[in-house]
Amino acid sequence: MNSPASARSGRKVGLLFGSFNPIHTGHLILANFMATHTDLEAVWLVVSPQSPFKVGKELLGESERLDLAQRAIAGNDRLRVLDVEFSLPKPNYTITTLDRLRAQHPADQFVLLMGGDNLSDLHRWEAADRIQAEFEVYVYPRPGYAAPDPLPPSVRLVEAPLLDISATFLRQCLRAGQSIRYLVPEAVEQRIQAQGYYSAQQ
Ligand SMILES: Nc1ncnc2c1ncn2[C@@H]1O[C@H](COP(=O)(O)OP(=O)(O)OP(=O)(O)O)[C@@H](O)[C@H]1O
Ligand SMILES: O=C(O)c1ccc[n+]([C@@H]2O[C@H](COP(=O)([O-])O)[C@@H](O)[C@H]2O)c1
Repeated sequence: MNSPASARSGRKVGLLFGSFNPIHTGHLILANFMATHTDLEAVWLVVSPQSPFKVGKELLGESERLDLAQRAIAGNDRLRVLDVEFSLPKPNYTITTLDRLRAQHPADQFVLLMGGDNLSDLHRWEAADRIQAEFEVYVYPRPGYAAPDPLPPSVRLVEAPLLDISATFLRQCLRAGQSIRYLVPEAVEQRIQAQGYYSAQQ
């Protein structure tokens, strides 16, 4: 039987799950804000090789997405990038990863970070009831998505500053040969340009 979150004594760590195809400044602002303006000690970015909701969608290779994410957070000791899902079955169901992380870090308390857009879809996730019963969720508003009222008991609303960009928009820019300067960290932009990732020629 899993002990409730409140019985764990270790660090309180936020988990930001994503395809990170590619990682961008929106992800980084959010992750850093959560790691520095809430009771979380750190935020771990979990790179998903294959989101169940993005099967068949255009995806850069998982190792390349992981590498870009690592370059993006370099030097920030509150953030970490995890490849824990690389060795788990695909598509990547978050509950499977949460069980694995809890087994690997039994003292730590994990909190899911998600945008209001993902929260409104959470009922469609594998074992959604168990996720909400066993984990706290910190939700931040996304444009166009209203928080449920009342909030479920395990959900806390965090008014994080947001940058209204998406990986979809970045991929469109790159395909069109348009600049992505400042929308991703410089090291990420340089790597993407050097490798020709997401370009029309690739
Ligand atoms: N600009 C942003 N600000 C804050 N959170 C974001 C932003 N963009 C995405 N997220 C959140 O980050 C997590 C991972 O997102 P994901 O990797 O799917 O990025 P995305 O930009 O939404 O990608 P895509 O456009 O390809 O769907 C999700 O919880 C998503 O809600
Ligand atoms: O567990 C699920 O059923 C589930 C369903 C949809 C999405 N997720 C996870 O949520 C994260 C963001 O998904 P997406 O599709 O917005 O990139 C990613 O890590 C997915 O693996 C998880």
